[in-house]
Amino acid sequence: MALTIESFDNAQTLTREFAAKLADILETGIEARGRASLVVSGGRTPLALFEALSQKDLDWSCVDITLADERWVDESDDASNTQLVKQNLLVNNAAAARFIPLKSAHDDAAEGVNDAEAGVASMSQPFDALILGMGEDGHTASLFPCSTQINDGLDMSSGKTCIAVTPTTAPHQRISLTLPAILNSRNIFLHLTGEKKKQVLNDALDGAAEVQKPVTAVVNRAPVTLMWAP
Ligand SMILES: O=C(O)C(O)[C@@H](O)[C@H](O)[C@H](O)COP(=O)(O)O
Repeated sequence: MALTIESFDNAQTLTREFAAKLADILETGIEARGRASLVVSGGRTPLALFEALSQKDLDWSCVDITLADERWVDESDDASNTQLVKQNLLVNNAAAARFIPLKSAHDDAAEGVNDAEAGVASMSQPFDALILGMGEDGHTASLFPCSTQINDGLDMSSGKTCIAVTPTTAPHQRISLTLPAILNSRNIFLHLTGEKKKQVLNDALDGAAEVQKPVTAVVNRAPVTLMWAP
């Protein structure tokens, strides 16, 4: 396990330093390969980071952005991660970035998996940076321990980049990047705030089964940087 921990005194400092680090990574990717790719998570934690990152002065027209997971709701629904990204990240300078949604017009997430995979395949990979959140049940992206699809999501030989997930402890059908797709990243960040989440992570890393605490499946297999503040 290679977990690098970057702790900050407060959320404001974390936001500032994290946004600067991501901007550097994206610039490096653009310089090296012409385009850069960024995968972000939904939830409440990244809101301030999105706002700070959106103001960074870089060639956003060369940046592709997608989500680590999406709830299968219309973009007009407040639960939509696409809405969250469009309102908070794809603004200011970052409005020039290309957004690749995981959600499509299909009724069910399962029917949308092929379209989501095609979108992801259009991005430069390995992803330059991928940011994960974590729930207090140890889920990351939408790899929920409660779901019947968890083994498929963690299957390193599935050949799939996206999976439909129906959590029983959270609302909405989801679509999630799979574990192999998540790991196909140059820089993986876990973005957490608060003592509670740090404790959940520490407990999970203390030998929990990966299907019970899916965040550990990522940390067990790749270098991950934890960006944390109280
Ligand atoms: O629900 C989503 O869309 C996610 O991407 C999910 O994995 C999220 O990152 C965690 O549930 C943490 O959510 P909070 O930041 O709201 O605590």
